[in-house]
Amino acid sequence: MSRLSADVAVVRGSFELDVSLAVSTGEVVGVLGSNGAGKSTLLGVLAGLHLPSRGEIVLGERTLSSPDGSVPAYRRRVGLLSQQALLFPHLSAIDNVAFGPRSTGAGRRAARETAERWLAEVDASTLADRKPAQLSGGQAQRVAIARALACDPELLLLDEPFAALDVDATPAIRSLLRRVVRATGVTTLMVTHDVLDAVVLADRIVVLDAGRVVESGTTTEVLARPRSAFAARIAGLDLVPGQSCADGLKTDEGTLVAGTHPDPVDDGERAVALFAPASVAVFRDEPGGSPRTALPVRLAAMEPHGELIRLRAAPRPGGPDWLEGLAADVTPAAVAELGVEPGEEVWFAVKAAEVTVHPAGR
Ligand SMILES: Nc1ncnc2c1ncn2[C@@H]1O[C@H](COP(=O)(O)OP(=O)(O)OP(=O)(O)O)[C@@H](O)[C@H]1O
Repeated sequence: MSRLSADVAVVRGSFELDVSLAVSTGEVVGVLGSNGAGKSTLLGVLAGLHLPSRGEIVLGERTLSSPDGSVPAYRRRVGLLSQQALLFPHLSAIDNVAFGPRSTGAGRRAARETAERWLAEVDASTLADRKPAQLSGGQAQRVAIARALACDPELLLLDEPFAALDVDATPAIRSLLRRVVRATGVTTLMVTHDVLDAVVLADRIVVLDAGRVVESGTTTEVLARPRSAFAARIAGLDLVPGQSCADGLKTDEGTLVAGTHPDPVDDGERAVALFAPASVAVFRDEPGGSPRTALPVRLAAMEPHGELIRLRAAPRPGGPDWLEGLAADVTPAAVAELGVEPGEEVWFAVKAAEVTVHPAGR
């Protein structure tokens, strides 16, 4: 497994990608950005599918690309997993997985053993003899994950790996990918449109806009204090970091945020609780009643948000940092009735049924 360092430009027609990026050994970095920002171009230049017009790509001890020349794609030891599984249609699942090890010199038997091991790793042993046409989208993506990892890549590139799956298949494949990426410790770059993928899989996110890196930081940092318009838009969710527990999530200082667990997550595992600002109710005094979480905050700002008004929270003196920037979207009538002003102390409350708890990057 290797550290990646890239400082490259790529020209595609009138578009130019110009980025400098370092990914530590074993780190998982999510790449986000709007359509046409250059995300796929970035993966393409790392994989060796596009030639840079400038710069250098270094993976571990090896220079993959420099002004002196480029290592061809098939010799980079870079695994690429796309939206579509792109399996060879005429080969069985196991032969698809064995293809990579075979082409890098493994004997037939060793390649088959490697493929069997990887199919077991992705819970697809029973699919070994099926042809791609006999696999569902989720099954094909499991086999594609096994195929990408069976080559023992030093860098794994994921290009919207869940985009083509139906919503029911996504959580299982997402947690499978999280498990195998963590288990192998492979350095990984993942392009996604979905902030939840970044929350679950990435240690850090990088936001691209018009071919440039405009933000970088842990998912929590970028969402709590978005600096680019894109990050602000994806940060349309409230996020509380902590540890998963039976009833939801417990923050580091012991606040329980009651919620449900749509993705499998163990008690005590790092996690985040997510909820929509529109599901937050605002009170002057501590609310009681139904199973909900009430957070004491100071009202930091009020801004129009479509038909609603977005109230932004800040911690009260001595309160935890994660309260900074939490949003509540309420009707103008509710704001008038509350009669609150920025600077005043209020309570943000959210019902357990509105909160989902997901495993989080390290
Ligand atoms: N073959 C090509 N020739 C010329 N320009 C291209 C080509 N492919 C892509 N581009 C341009 O490069 C830019 C970046 O495209 P890219 O696919 O990397 O963006 P992206 O962030 O992955 O977008 P999306 O989220 O829509 O997949 C776009 O402006 C696009 O028009």
